[in-house]
Parts: sequence; C-alpha cells; structure tokens
Amino acid sequence: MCGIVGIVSSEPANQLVYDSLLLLQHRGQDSTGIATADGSMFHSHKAKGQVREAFRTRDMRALPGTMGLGHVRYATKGEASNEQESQPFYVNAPYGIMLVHNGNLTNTRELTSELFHIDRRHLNTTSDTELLVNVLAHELQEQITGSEELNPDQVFAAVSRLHQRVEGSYAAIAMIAGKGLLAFRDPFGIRPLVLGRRVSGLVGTEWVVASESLVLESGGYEIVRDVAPGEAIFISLDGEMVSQQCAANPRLVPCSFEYVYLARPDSIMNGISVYEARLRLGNRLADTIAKHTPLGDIDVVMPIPDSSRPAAMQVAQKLGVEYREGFYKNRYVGRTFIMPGQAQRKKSVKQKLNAMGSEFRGKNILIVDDSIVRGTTSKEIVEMARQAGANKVTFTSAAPPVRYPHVYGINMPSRLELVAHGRKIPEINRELGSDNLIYQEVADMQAAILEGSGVTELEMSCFTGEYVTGTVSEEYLRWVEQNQLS
Ligand SMILES: O=P(O)(O)OC[C@H]1O[C@H](OP(=O)(O)OP(=O)(O)O)[C@H](O)[C@@H]1O
Ligand SMILES: NC(=O)CC[C@H](N)C(=O)O
Ligand SMILES: [Mg+2]
Repeated sequence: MCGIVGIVSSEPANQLVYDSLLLLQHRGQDSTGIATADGSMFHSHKAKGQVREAFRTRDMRALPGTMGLGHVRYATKGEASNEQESQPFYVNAPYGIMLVHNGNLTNTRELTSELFHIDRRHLNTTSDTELLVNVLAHELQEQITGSEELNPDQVFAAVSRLHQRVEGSYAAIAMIAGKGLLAFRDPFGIRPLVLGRRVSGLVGTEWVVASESLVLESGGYEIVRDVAPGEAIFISLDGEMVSQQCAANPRLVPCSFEYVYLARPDSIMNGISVYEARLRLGNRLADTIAKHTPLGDIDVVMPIPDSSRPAAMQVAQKLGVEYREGFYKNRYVGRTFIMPGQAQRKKSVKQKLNAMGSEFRGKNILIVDDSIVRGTTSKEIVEMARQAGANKVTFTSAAPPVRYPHVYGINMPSRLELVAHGRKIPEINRELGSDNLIYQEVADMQAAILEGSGVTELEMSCFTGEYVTGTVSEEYLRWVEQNQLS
C-alpha cells in the first residue's frame, strides 16, 4: 500500500514531511524516503527501515526547501530490501522530476518493453514506480514544444496520456523542479489521496496531498476533498492550485482492504470514516455469528490487536457477550502482515502477541480478527488460546475469505499462500485448528463499508476474483506468482 505525502509550504518542508510520514507508518515499514526542492534544486535521502530509524538530524539538515515529498514503502513489486527501489524515484528530464507512488501497476511487462524499445529510456530497477515516473517524464517531454514556460495544460495532457498507457493502481505525487507539485490518481481511484490546505494571513495558502486525512488533521490543515479518480492537481511554487479531470471514463472503485485493515481508523477516505466502517463490519458480522452459533456457547468476545478492535467491540455489544482483551500486544513490534517474508511474519506474531491465561482458562472464546489472509496470525492465535487453557475456540473474520491475489498494491500475489484459496470453510477451519470458523459475507462487507456514503462500487478482487482494470488475466496471475517479490 505505501504512504505518500506532498507539501507546498512557506516553511521548511522537511519537518512537515517527516511528521506526516510518522503518521503514515502503518502503511509501510520497508523503507523511508524524503525529497525537497529548494528553488530548482532537489535534495533527497532514502534508507531502509521505518521513519525513526531511517532519518537522523544530519539527514534532515541536508533537505532544505519549502516543497517536499515523502514515502513509506510496503513493497509490492521488485525487492523489498533494495534501497535503490525505495522512493522517491528521480528522472532528470524534462526539468527534473521526483515521484512517489502508492499502488501497483499491472502492465509492467508491456511498459518495460515500450519504454526501452520505443521511448529509449533506461530502467535501472524492477520497480513499477520507476516505470510510472518514466512514462510521466516521456509524456511531459512530448507536450513541451519550443521554449515557452511549462503550463498546467501541458501537465494535464501528459497525465491524460499516462492514464491511457498505464494499467493498475496508482496514487502518485511528483515534484517538477522549479515548477510545482503534481498529484494524480488512477481512473478507478483504487488507492486513496486527499487534498488539504492551510491559509495563513502572512504567507497565503499552503497545500498538502496525502494518503490519509489524519495527516491533514494533525498538521492543522483543512480537508479540501479527495483527489477524484483520474484527476490531476497542480500546485505552483507560489501556491496557486489548478485541477483537471484527465481520464476518459473515471469511476470511483476504492480498495475495500483499506477499510478492512490498511488505513488508520481515524482517517476518512472517499467520504467514508474508516472507524465507522469497521464498527458496521462488526455489526454485520455479529448478525452472521448469531445465525451460526448458539449464543450460550460463547463466554467472551476477544479482538486480535490492533486492527480488529472496533469490529470486535460491536460483535460483543450486539451479541450481548462480555468483551475481554486476552492478548497483550507488544507495542514495539510493527504490523506483521506488511513485513516482507513468511519467516519474519511468523516470528513476529509470537513476539507481538501473548495470551493472558486468566482470560482463557476453561472458557469458550470467540475471537474476532479483521481479516485472515495467509493464516499466519490466526494459526498462532488459536494455538496460543488453547495453550492458555481455552475450552472452545471460535474464530471469526470481519472480512470474507481472501481467495484471490491482490494486484493493486497489497503484497498477496500468490494464490497458493492464501489459506482460503481453493478451500471450503470447514477445510480452512481444520487448517487453522479452530473449533468453528465464521466469515463475513461479501455482500455484508460491501454494504457495511459503503452504507450512507454515496459511493456505489468497491474494489473487492481478493474476495471475489473480479478485477476492475485490464491485463489481469489467468496468464498474468501465473506470471505474478512465478515472479514474486524478493
Ligand atoms: O492471516 P494473516 O496473513 O496473518 O493476515 C491477517 C492479519 O494481519 C494483520 O495484522 P497485523 O499484525 O499486520 O496488524 P494490526 O496490528 O494492525 O492488526 C491483520 O489485522 C490480521 O490480524
Ligand atoms: N504498496 C505500494 O504502494 C507499493 C508501491 C510500489 N509498487 C513498490 O513496490 O514500491
Ligand atoms: Mg491484526
């Protein structure tokens, strides 16, 4: 998924970007990068690891300028540990462009070949973001004729061409040296991007574009709106903002997994509060549980910290069963699911969660998680609950079974690693070792997330196998499986 932010300010951008990235840490832990622009000069620093470990005071001092970009990476393409693939990505012509990207492109093979054979561009990594910045640069170059100043219409024309060439998901922010900040979202708005502003009497309007609205709230910015699917926004160095729809048939189909797991609950995305969506997921899950389980069979409802807490609270309240926190979470261990490599993820669950015996002994426990993907967490949790003395363990998931690869910015590319792929629920139950397993229905998840929002469609491919963009064929999925992230 990755977290991205772009800022046009009147004060040094480095600290503003750093503070924003700390707030987006839950979106990526592999690497961190910040770039600033001081006039037409770029400065950047990127390093492996989380924000606090990747940046030292001396790195921050080397980032002057009032326009800036930042990125926390959760790799989906290329290599998670390769510093060269951390973002922002830079190309030196036209003008000089620095770009950050959240999402995943699905026509990377076609783009790689076109960029090399037709556009004559050099690619130095296997990152899809390097493709995106090169397509943008090529298309911008095509728009510039003669020696006139770059104008926003040329930028918008380049983004329109980019939409025609690129498939998959992309929320992106780019700095164009000496010109301004460009932000754009793919024609389905799969990944989030929100625009904010801060008006100061002394310096005029300052702008921020970020993956999640909590960055705006925390920095004292007013939330202007979400960047629309297919739209591009250009902010000049002196704070003038212009925007244009650049896609032929834009359609808002946001990723359901943001609401289920990825986003912070205190964010509002596409007008939908993530926290409230999770409460509604809990309500609907409770109805399904009530249909399948005699309520006298459950002594306590328990969340798996952190992401399932809002849903679990609602399950307990609606079923009228006591809510207890039986798993203690080590706050110094990051999110397990977005770590690279199964060995690291497996080890992390044990380091992160510990069962408190008194909450389990002799009890029938109903555990709520937001989702079950590889089953790494749930298998360990069921075992921990049993070792702690639970009598009966019912496992429930606020999302439906994840049966298909996610190709739009979440690293679950292979069907074989998904515990629910090709398995019926009783088989998954056996695999997890639980006594009973209950999942949310797909229609309930969709209704819970969209309720009252005016948004009518949701990207749910990992639950349904239906992909909204082109090039996602059986052949493509097989290719992705064979070329998994290293
Ligand atoms: O079936 P799996 O492959 O284990 O993936 C699903 C689990 O991973 C996530 O937790 P994570 O620890 O990443 O983050 P959290 O603390 O926000 O819940 C998610 O909340 C589930 O608990
Ligand atoms: N999760 C993401 O948004 C990843 C961005 C990009 N595809 C990368 O792998 O670096
Ligand atoms: Mg979790």
